[in-house]
Amino acid sequence: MSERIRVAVLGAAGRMGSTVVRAVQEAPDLELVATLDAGDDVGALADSGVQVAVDFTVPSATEANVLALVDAGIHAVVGTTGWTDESLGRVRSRLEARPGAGVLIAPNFALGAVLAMTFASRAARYFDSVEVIELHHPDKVDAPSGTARHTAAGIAAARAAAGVGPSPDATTSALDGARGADVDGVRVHSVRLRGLVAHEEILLGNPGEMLTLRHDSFDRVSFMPGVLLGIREVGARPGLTVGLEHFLDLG
Ligand SMILES: NC(=O)C1=CN([C@@H]2O[C@H](COP(=O)(O)OP(=O)(O)OC[C@H]3O[C@@H](n4cnc5c(N)ncnc54)[C@H](O)[C@@H]3O)[C@@H](O)[C@H]2O)C=CC1
Ligand SMILES: O=C(O)C1=N[C@H](C(=O)O)C[C@H](O)C1
Repeated sequence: MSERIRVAVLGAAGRMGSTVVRAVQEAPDLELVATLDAGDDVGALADSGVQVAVDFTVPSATEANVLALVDAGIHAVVGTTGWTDESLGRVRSRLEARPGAGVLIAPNFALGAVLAMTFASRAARYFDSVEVIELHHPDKVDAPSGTARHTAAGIAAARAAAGVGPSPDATTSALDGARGADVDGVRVHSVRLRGLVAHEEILLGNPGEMLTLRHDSFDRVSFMPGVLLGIREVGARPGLTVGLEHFLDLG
């Protein structure tokens, strides 16, 4: 067998990080060499021989982690949400000094969620109306979810490219928040409910019909095949990639 990929996990004590630790330990081609959580120094990984680091931390920490990993010449697979065009731009700039380094930032590693987002952007041009509902556990700190933002951005881009206008909406009077958040012109509604893990519905409406695309993650193991794919592939894809769909052959 060829040499195992040496992996570090950041946020290893968290819900996702601890699940990633188990998945890496169980993968015969991967070797878990470091686990970090809040207070640990990412820069210390520079001389550890770590080849790929996985980040499932918090939106306020992930950019600094990724910049430190790039500086250390370590490829990064990032699931943490909260990225903006500006923070992504800073990662791109930092990568210019490290042309061989790969960074994958994916708002959702569940294959079904990636497919739902892809189908939604393909369908969006054929419907008058589209809205997104995301539903999560109440311990989540950010809203809307990174997945819903990515979904809405993809839908908006597809509709703009096809010359489709905004969804019709006659609302002239509403309580704050009643119509959800506006993400690139697409309404996104966030539910937080004990018992849930991670769920999303994309509603597409036309006169007399509705198409509903729904994805449910019932368990965090649903994200692991995508995370493992990212770990195995990121070293061969230098630069910044946003979205796991770019690592899949979706035609
Ligand atoms: N892309 C995807 O498929 C998924 C993404 N997520 C995202 O992953 C992130 C983490 O989610 P959870 O695991 O549920 O959160 P969590 O709160 O259970 O875990 C976060 C962990 O990061 C640690 N941490 C905080 N600051 C840190 C730092 N500077 N360095 C290292 N560790 C630090 C915390 O102590 C905690 O153990 C969130 O942004 C969430 O939205 C969650 C599920 C799937
Ligand atoms: O916090 C979570 O749990 C999740 N976060 C990601 C997001 O914000 O989209 C991915 C998934 O929805 C679970």
